[in-house]
Amino acid sequence: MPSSRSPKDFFRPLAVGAPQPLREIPARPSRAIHFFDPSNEKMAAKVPQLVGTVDVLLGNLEDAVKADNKVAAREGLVRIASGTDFGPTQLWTRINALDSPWVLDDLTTLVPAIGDKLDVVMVPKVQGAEDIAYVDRLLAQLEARAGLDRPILVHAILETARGVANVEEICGASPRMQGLSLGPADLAADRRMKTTRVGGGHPGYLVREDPRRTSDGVESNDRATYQQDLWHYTIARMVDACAMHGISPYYGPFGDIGDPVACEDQFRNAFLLGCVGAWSLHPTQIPIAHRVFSPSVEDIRHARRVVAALQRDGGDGTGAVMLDGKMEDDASLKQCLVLVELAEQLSAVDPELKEKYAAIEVSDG
Ligand SMILES: CC(=O)SCCNC(=O)CCNC(=O)[C@H](O)C(C)(C)COP(=O)(O)OP(=O)(O)OC[C@H]1O[C@@H](n2cnc3c(N)ncnc32)[C@H](O)[C@@H]1OP(=O)(O)O
Ligand SMILES: CC(=O)C(=O)O
Ligand SMILES: [Mg+2]
Repeated sequence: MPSSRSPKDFFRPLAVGAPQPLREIPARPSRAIHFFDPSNEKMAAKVPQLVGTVDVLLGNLEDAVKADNKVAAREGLVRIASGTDFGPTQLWTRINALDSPWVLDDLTTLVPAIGDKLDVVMVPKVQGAEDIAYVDRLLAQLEARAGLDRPILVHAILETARGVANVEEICGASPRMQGLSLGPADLAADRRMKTTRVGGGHPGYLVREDPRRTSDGVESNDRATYQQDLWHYTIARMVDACAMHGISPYYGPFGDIGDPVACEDQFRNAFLLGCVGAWSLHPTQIPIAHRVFSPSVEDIRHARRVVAALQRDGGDGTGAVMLDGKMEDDASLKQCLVLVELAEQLSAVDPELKEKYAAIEVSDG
């Protein structure tokens, strides 16, 4: 609960006539947040055919859209959203930064025009709870004026040192908070990190094996090195802050479109640490994110076996059992339920996965 609002006011609408804030953020699958530039005609033309193939389509208005194209991007998004039936696919937008000359027009144009279709507004370069409070109040006023009946949710990008320092208060700043994404490019610049890539690792960030001495006492130069994950600390902080506030963490962009293997590895690290999805900048990254952020058939089989073992013969999930030589108990049951519940959510939107998960046979023992 943020300190700036008393608990009794936290779930009150911030404008007369605005929709009631949600008490719980719905866990809708969002394995890939696919970015498109609505001012780019070729990309925009691809949007209708992407509907149903990706969990989230995001009309980007901020960085990567030329300054001269900001108005065209905003108008393009209104046109695309108005003319497209998004079916099961969510529609998000990334607005311009709060100190930019474009953001006010972004919000005052988009909410009245397509607020009924927008699920989430992504806010870049969020520094603290005050940034979320500003967007929160403005959205409430615009929703009230537009007569919307459900609140538009807010997603913050973690891409400044101050934002990372304030990550817990950002997550708890509003009942609209849906999630956080890592912004590795701006964050690296703001921290004065010496990297030049958009996400991913760096070959210089490594640990080296200790020197080994051969039997005649000579030191071997053959020492293995292991590249480390530059983003581990930030993602871990983000995951904890999100879990504490019941919202979702996401890995952000992986800029090396031509390296799908490293992209998949980076996404998988984030998945294993607790993230629910990542950004896709190019159509080739959508299947990578969908694959990584969907638990494998093997993991679901194992998870269901653990659940079955602990609930066998009317068991209530407490106590300990042995399965394949390993101890399973109340805590491992909870871990397995995370995967089982995720499989159920994904089955509701992905018929192929539904079939795969449904075909899993769980053997006894
Ligand atoms: C740090 C950050 O803020 S990250 C977030 C901001 N960045 C972005 O949003 C970048 C989004 N992506 C892009 O701009 C582009 O994908 C680029 C610039 C990276 C590469 O674009 P291109 O050089 O055109 O890629 P490529 O030639 O492989 O594209 C193949 C086709 O896919 C289309 N395409 C490329 N990216 C996308 C996309 N994100 N969505 C839809 N279609 C796309 C191209 O228009 C092209 O269409 P065509 O076959 O009709 O000619
Ligand atoms: C994601 C983003 O905006 C960044 O890395 O800067
Ligand atoms: Mg950025």
